[in-house]
Amino acid sequence: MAMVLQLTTFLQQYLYSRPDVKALDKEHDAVKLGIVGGSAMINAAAIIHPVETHPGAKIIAVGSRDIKDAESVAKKYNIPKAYGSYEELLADQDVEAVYISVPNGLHGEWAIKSLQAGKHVLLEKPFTSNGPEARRVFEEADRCGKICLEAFHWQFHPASHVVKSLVSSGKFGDIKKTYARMVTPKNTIPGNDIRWQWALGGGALMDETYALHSTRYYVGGDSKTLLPTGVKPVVVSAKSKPYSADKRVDSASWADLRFDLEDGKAVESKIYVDMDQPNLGFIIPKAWQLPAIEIDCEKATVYYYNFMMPHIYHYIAITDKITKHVTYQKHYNYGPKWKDVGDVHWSTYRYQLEAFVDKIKGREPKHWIIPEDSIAQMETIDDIYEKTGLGPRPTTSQISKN
Ligand SMILES: NC(=O)C1=CN([C@@H]2O[C@H](COP(=O)(O)OP(=O)(O)OC[C@H]3O[C@@H](n4cnc5c(N)ncnc54)[C@H](OP(=O)(O)O)[C@@H]3O)[C@@H](O)[C@H]2O)C=CC1
Ligand SMILES: O=C1OC[C@@H](O)[C@H](O)[C@H]1O
Repeated sequence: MAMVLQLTTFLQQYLYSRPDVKALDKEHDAVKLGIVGGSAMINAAAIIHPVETHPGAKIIAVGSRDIKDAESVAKKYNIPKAYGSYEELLADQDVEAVYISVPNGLHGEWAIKSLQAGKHVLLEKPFTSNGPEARRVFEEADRCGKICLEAFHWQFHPASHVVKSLVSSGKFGDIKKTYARMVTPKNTIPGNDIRWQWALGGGALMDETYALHSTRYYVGGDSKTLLPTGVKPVVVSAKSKPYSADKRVDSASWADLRFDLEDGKAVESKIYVDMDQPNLGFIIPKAWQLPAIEIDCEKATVYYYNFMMPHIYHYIAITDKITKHVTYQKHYNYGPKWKDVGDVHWSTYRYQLEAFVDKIKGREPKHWIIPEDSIAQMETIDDIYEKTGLGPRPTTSQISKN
């Protein structure tokens, strides 16, 4: 998966670095963005290239812990200002909004500081270290009158809405059960990666939080607006495989969940996340196992393959339970929410940016991850960790104080 992500990032860099794209004129009131965590691997794909194709947004500053890193990113991507600390970036009155891509455990702290500095926030997933911290971030957003969005990019893509619309339409009957997986082949994430660090909010359930998020969206999201809701499942059982170098970190987790829906019906869901998935026959990485969700309805099974990076490749397979006939769909643009907005080349991140800018500008975004959803997601992660015996992730800023 890590290799796939690198490839994806490369493709994004290639596609969105074309001279014609870079020459795009910006609107006079384009949202002025800053990056907190300037040298993060994900920045190019998640914010820098999407901004290149958005006339209503521009990146004016980048902040890193080390000024040399900030300067190098600024030079590479033609960003006017570089800062050697996040505090300096936040003190820049020209910066209206920030994209935060620091390690998970630092999300809450820097989101709160950014909101207090008067910035709107696009915050990487998972939103925070735990549920209570997620609530605090949104309380601060309310107090400061600023927007804060969890960067759950996958859910902004047209294909993700098509799947939601299919399973919510009723034409396949009720959803009975679901299975979602996200895995990374063994030895692809280096030992010093942030994903293995307990104090930085590492762990498979945290990093590969998409498996739970897709499950919650397809089972509990609103069937008319296709928006997510704050639905939370009961954690029936869960187990984790502890990381060999730090047993507090889950290298893999499995959970059995049950959604008790408002209409009295129940849906059983399984999720599997693994940052160190065993190879086939000890040798072959199961690189084809991209993030996927299977939604088993009364009359058909809907399978959404590669829901995390649908812009690179995806398919939706619908299997009729009686005839066993399988039909395939692919949706690289438009869909039930975006209508005629977008382009086949738009990534999940580009759709997400469109919504973020719309919201800042007071326009109704086509899709949104509502605060209740981010909070419910983190609370469910807490509940799963509780059940595995590892316990909820601590709030990073509190660790040294205890
Ligand atoms: N939406 C998506 O598709 C993806 C999202 N992510 C999320 O983005 C975030 C960053 O992930 P990724 O880019 O892989 O991570 P990286 O390790 O590449 O980057 C994290 C950045 O955070 C900054 N940082 C601040 N404090 C620390 C610290 N104590 N230790 C290490 N780095 C620190 C550094 O930037 P600097 O020194 O320049 O300030 C560093 O480059 C995570 O929350 C992850 O979950 C990751 C991959 C994909
Ligand atoms: O958000 C993510 O998406 C891609 C994964 O490979 C990565 O580990 C994760 O952070």
